[in-house]
Amino acid sequence: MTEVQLDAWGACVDFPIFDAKTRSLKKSVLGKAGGVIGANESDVVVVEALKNIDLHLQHGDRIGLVGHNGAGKSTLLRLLSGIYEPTRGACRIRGRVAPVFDLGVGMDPEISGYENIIIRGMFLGMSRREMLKRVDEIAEFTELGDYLTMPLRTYSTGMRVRVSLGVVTSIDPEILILDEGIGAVDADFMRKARVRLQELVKRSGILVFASHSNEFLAQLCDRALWIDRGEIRMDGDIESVVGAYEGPDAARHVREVLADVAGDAAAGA
Ligand SMILES: Nc1ncnc2c1ncn2[C@@H]1O[C@H](COP(=O)(O)OP(=O)(O)OP(=O)(O)O)[C@@H](O)[C@H]1O
Repeated sequence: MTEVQLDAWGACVDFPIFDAKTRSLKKSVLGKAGGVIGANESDVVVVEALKNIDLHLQHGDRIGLVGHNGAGKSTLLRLLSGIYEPTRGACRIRGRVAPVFDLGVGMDPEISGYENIIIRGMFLGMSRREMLKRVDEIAEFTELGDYLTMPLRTYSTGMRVRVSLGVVTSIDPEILILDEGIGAVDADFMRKARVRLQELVKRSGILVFASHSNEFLAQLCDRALWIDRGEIRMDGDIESVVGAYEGPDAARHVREVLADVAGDAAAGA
């Protein structure tokens, strides 16, 4: 079995902004949201989206990321997926990454739902043969019936999300990188999808998940990182991190969700 590991050593990600207006930036105040704005050695304005990230994840780790808008969560997910190279420091990815940022990516409006299922699965690292084995089960999950023979452009947004979620939750990823935004489907379907998401997470080697939903975080992760202005401000169990970031009410909510999850697991055992 291949070793599944994600490592970052002092990793930084800067975005140079060549058309920024430096004079107005000098006058700007440091807001609550967004990364730190600075300048590099060539005096070009840069957003320091990530600073000195040290992170070492191995098989079985399920990490949630919390933090304000612009704190650096999505940038960290992209760094850990190999989409961004660190500007300084280093990052090493061992294992097959399935990055799920945008459920619509990798879908073609001109081909059928069935064909999209195969292609989207291949985009996430599965082989055509593996996807052919799964296609009937995914089709059943979507409840879209004969619509799956129609071109995707004839689908509503929620219908597309059903196809994407069906595929995403059918794969066997070694490293699953999940951004939130898995909304847009009706409540009944989301309940069904949640069970599949939990099963997906169970068979993934490593999960890194960014979300503003504490409920989702508590259901899928057992550890959290608070990202603040591009740095890891806190690393610990979900309840402590959410408590420090959002206060005691949010921590209590996490505790209730964790108790529900434990109850469900005991009932299913
Ligand atoms: N392509 C880019 N070019 C320039 N700046 C960027 C780019 N992507 C992100 N940033 C900046 O990097 C910082 C971190 O952004 P990021 O998207 O990682 O935040 P986030 O924590 O995911 O936020 P949110 O919760 O709002 O999704 C922000 O200040 C943002 O403006």
